[in-house]
Amino acid sequence: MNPTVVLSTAVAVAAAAYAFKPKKKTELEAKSVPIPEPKSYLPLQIDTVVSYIYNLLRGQDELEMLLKDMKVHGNTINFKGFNDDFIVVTDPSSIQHILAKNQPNYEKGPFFKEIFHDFLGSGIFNADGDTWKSQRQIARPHFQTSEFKDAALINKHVDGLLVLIDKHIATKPDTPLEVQSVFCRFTLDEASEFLFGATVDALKNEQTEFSTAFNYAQTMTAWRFRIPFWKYILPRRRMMTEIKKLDDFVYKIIDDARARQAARAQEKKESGKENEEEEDGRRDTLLDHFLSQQDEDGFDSKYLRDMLLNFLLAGRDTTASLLSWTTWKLVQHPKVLEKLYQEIVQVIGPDRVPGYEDIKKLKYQKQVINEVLRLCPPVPINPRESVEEDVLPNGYYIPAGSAVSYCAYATHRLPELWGDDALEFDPDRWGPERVGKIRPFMFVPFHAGPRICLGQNLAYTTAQLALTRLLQRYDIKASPGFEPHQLGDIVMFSRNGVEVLISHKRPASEF
Ligand code: HEM
Repeated sequence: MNPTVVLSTAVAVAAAAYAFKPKKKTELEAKSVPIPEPKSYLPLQIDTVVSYIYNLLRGQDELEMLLKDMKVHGNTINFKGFNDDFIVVTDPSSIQHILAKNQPNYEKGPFFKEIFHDFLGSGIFNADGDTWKSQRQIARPHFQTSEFKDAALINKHVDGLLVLIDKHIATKPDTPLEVQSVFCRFTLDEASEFLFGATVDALKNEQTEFSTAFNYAQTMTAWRFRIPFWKYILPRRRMMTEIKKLDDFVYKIIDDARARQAARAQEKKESGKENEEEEDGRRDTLLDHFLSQQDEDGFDSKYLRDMLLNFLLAGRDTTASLLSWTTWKLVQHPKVLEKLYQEIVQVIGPDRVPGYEDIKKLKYQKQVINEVLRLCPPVPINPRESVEEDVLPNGYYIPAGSAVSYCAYATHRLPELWGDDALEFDPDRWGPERVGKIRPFMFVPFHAGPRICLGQNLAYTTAQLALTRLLQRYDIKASPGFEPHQLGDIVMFSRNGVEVLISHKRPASEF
């Protein structure tokens, strides 16, 4: 007999025997309820895995596929694949359990870390335990200082955004503008200056080497999540070439910051002011902050590289996604857009550049942003890995070593939490009369518990400043026939961007 046939038959029989071998239940498992699983007909759930990948390749949205499955199986599902557990939870008490009450049991874990390792190394986003804790402790004060309350840095990049849009109106007045890519360029410039003090200048140059490499690394990382055995299927050489470009850029910034710091220390020594506080009014970046916190061993450059790229990833696309979906929701809801514009005119005026204190007074704008974060959470689904076996508050059993994700996209749409109008865009649900009904862990766009987003306040400030100035200056309308197609990636973008018609409210000379 053909040896290939013999070998394949043997592998198939062994796989089937493994798949069907009864496993002894643990005591905890015996006492708890198994999580519902979509039915599979082949060993190792091969049919489920193949149909999932097939649907993805046909352009179906994973998040909407999940909502369909939830209608059949309920709000907690175990998508088995090759006998591994891929559990998705959506009820607030399970989310609270995973992110807060029993948080140490739900780590990023080896599965997540291996996927992200090439790109993010051991940075905060990709670390557990002490490695995570020390980075968070060092970074936290930087996000609590007045750094971003000084709106000048953000406003400087909003200026760049307005220049780009003005140019579009001047050169292609009746052509829709694809704003998602423009917002990505804006947030890349802003975040890079905030984090390392050097802007990538993405608003001025559509394709910088850095932004192209960053986009590639991020897209390929997202595919690693989807493709089983990605290590053997997805190309790694190009990935490493692009990552090398990121490294070259970031290592140069680190070297410059070290040199700057050494020069300042020398200057102080020479002037006899070694123990005096900095009084030169310059803005410290996150990188300066890390360099000033180091002990005598110092941080090596790889540690700092990982830290910077992690913060850039955490901050750039999330805020761009929020701004893009906000623009889309506003053009779909002209009455909300008009109400928001009137608030801006009353509180700030038709053309005054707002500061941090001004935008805190824009209550309706905050409601609009929260409603966008509810229906279009930039991080729609977020995976963890269980260390030990566990039982969720609803009685469902979690095996040790399972992938356990909470899905903000689904939780934010549950009618039992948000009412029969859960799918409707209605910023008034955040108004004083109704906001009391929103309970903790029902609204989790920024995560929750010990790993809650460090950049939440920076994100609101950036989005509010940008939105205020955009609406002061431009009329924005839906582009006829355009429909965005959402993409359930690491960050939820629209696969075909967000196109709108945009024109000046008044002649540009009047601004
Ligand atoms: C609308 C904008 C944003 C959203 C929706 C958002 C959402 C999130 C979410 C869901 C997480 C949890 C990720 C995980 O643990 O897997 C997170 C973590 C984090 N975010 Fe944000 N984020 C936003 C903006 C920012 C910005 C602007 C920064 C800073 C530049 C930032 C910095 C971080 C950091 C450092 C973490 C990791 C925290 C930790 O693990 O301890 N985020 N964010």
